Amino acid sequence: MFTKNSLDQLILSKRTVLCVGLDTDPMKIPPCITGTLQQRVLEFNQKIIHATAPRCVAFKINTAFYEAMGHEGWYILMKTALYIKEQYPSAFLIADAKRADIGNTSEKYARAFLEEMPFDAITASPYMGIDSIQPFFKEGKYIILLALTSNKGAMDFQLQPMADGRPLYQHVLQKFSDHYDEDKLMFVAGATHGEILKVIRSMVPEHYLLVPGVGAQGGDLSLTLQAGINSAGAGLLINSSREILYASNAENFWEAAAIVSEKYGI
Ligand SMILES: O=C(O)c1cc(=O)[nH]c(=O)n1[C@@H]1O[C@H](COP(=O)(O)O)[C@@H](O)[C@H]1O
Repeated sequence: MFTKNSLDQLILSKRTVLCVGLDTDPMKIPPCITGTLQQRVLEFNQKIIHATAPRCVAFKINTAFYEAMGHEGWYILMKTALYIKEQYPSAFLIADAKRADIGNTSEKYARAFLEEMPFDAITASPYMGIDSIQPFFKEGKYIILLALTSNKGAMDFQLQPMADGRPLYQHVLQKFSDHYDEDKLMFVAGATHGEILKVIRSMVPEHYLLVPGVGAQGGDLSLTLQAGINSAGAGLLINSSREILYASNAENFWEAAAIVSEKYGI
């Protein structure tokens, strides 16, 4: 079970804010790994996890990559999550599923990822409102809400001003942080919006920020660290997926992954 304080302690003791994104694409697994789909993906994931675990505080499994593998994908997802929990129980484990629906449906999503599967947190979209998020608040679990995403489409709605002149993402930050404290809720804030991260940090000084968009998407790491670290010297999980997973195609690919992971030390 994680709280803001225990996450702060984890980051300060490991001296890193890295969240390794396990967005595993079978087409990109190095050719030295052979076997069935299950064998290849599991071996690849285990080698990446083993190499990066000493250099990160969290793993984020993007469920889309596993759902795209068909029925075997759910088995591989579960096996990967269990492997992390068994081998590295101190790591914070995120299901990047981006869910949320009417209450009874959200309840099923919450059960799937936070009870049937051993995730500590799930990503969710705020669009359907507070009641769609409520079922995810299980004892000791985090919900990570999309506030300002890293993609260009953040301009389409999230950055658009509302009637009071403030952009939509600020309403999301305010409404949800008023309802849920920093031991239950985090926000996603992309690293691709430069100085806006400072505005987000000032609006939610206590809540954790999950920041994707560095590495393959080109966000500025030093600006992200400067803007996102909280008063305790933590408060931030910076996700990197492709940059780490596919750092090398060689037989010792996991060594290259470990080297890239070092960038996220604090
Ligand atoms: O919720 C997320 O994790 C997320 C939100 C966002 O705004 N942007 C974003 O890239 N992500 C996820 O973060 C990961 C980024 O992957 P890389 O660009 O390969 O580091 C992917 O799993 C994305 O789905």
